Amino acid sequence: MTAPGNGNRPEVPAEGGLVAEVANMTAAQFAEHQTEVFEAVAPDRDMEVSVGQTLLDVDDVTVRFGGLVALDSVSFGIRRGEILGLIGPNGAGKTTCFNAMTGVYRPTSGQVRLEGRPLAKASRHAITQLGIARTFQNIRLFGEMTALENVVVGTDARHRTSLLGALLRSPRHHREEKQAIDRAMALLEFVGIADRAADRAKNLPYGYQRRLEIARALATEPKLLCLDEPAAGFNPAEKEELMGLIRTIRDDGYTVLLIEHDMKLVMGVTDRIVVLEFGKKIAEGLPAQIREDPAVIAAYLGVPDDDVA
Ligand SMILES: Nc1ncnc2c1ncn2[C@@H]1O[C@H](COP(=O)(O)OP(=O)(O)OP(=O)(O)O)[C@@H](O)[C@H]1O
Repeated sequence: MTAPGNGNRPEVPAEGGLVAEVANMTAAQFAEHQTEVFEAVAPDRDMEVSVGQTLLDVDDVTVRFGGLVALDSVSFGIRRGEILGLIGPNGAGKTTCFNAMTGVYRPTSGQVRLEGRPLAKASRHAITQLGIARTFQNIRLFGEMTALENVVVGTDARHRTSLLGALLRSPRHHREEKQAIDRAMALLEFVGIADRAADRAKNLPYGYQRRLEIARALATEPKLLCLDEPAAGFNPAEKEELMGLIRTIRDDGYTVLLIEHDMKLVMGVTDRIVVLEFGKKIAEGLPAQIREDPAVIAAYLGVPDDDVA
C-alpha cells in the first residue's frame, strides 16, 4: 500500500510525538499503521445507495442572477464511489453548480437530490450534516486555530452529545471528544500534514493549507466531497501529488466531485467528466470520450492548456 498524503514517510522531528513514532517504525509496523489510518479515515455512515448507483442528482437545474442565466437546465448524476470532473471555460457555471448543490444558492428552477431526497429547503449546515462537504477556490480556514483544531471542528458536525452533556462533561462527551481528536489526527496523517498538527493554520505553507481544507471537509464524513480547484496555485509536481491524494480518497470509499483548472490533470484523475459552457451542459462521458468530443474541442479551442478547467 502506498503512503497516504504526500506519499512520503515523515522525517523524525526533534520534538518527538506521533510523527516521530511513525518515522521510527519498521516497514511492517508502518504498513500496519497505514492500514489503521485508512480504516480510521474511511466513511462510516449508513448510505441508501450502493456503489455505482446515483448518489446525487442535479435535475434540470437553472440558476439566474437577474438577467444572466448562470446555469441553464443542467442535469447530471454523480455515482457513489466515482471521481466526477466538472469542467468548462471560465464563467461556464461550475462554481454556481457547486453553490446550487451546497445550499449557497437556491436553484431558480429544477432540483438537487441526495440519495433521492430533494435538498431544496435545507440550509447549508443541514446539507453538510446530510453529507455534502466542500472546499473553496479561496482557502477558508480558521487561521488562529491549529491544524488539528480546524479538523476537530469539522468532526463536530457529526457529534451527538447534547449541549447539556457537553457542559456537564458527560462520559459520552469525553468519549466523543477523544474520538474526534483521534480521527482528526488520522485525517491529518492521511492528507500528509500530521507533522504540522500543532501549528496555527495561518502559519502553514500554502500547500498544507489546501490539504488541511480537504482533511476538514473529510472530518464531516461526507457522502460527497466537492473540491473546487484544489490544486490552484500548485506547481506540476504538487498537482500530481494532490491528484494522487484525491485518488486515495476515492479508493478509501468516498465519492468526489472535482472542479480543476488543469485539463490534463482532470483527464488523468477522473472516472467521468461533465462539461459546461455558458451555463449549459455540452458533454458528459469518460475522459477518453470527452477528449475527442467535437463540442468540447470547440469550447476549448484557442484556450491554452493551463487556462482551462
Ligand atoms: N453571485 C453572482 N451574481 C451575479 N453573477 C454571478 C454570480 N455568481 C456567478 N455569476 C456569473 O455566473 C456565471 C458563471 O459563473 P461561475 O463562477 O459559476 O463560473 P465558473 O465556471 O465557476 O468560472 P471560473 O472557472 O472562472 O471560476 C458568470 O458569468 C459569473 O459572472
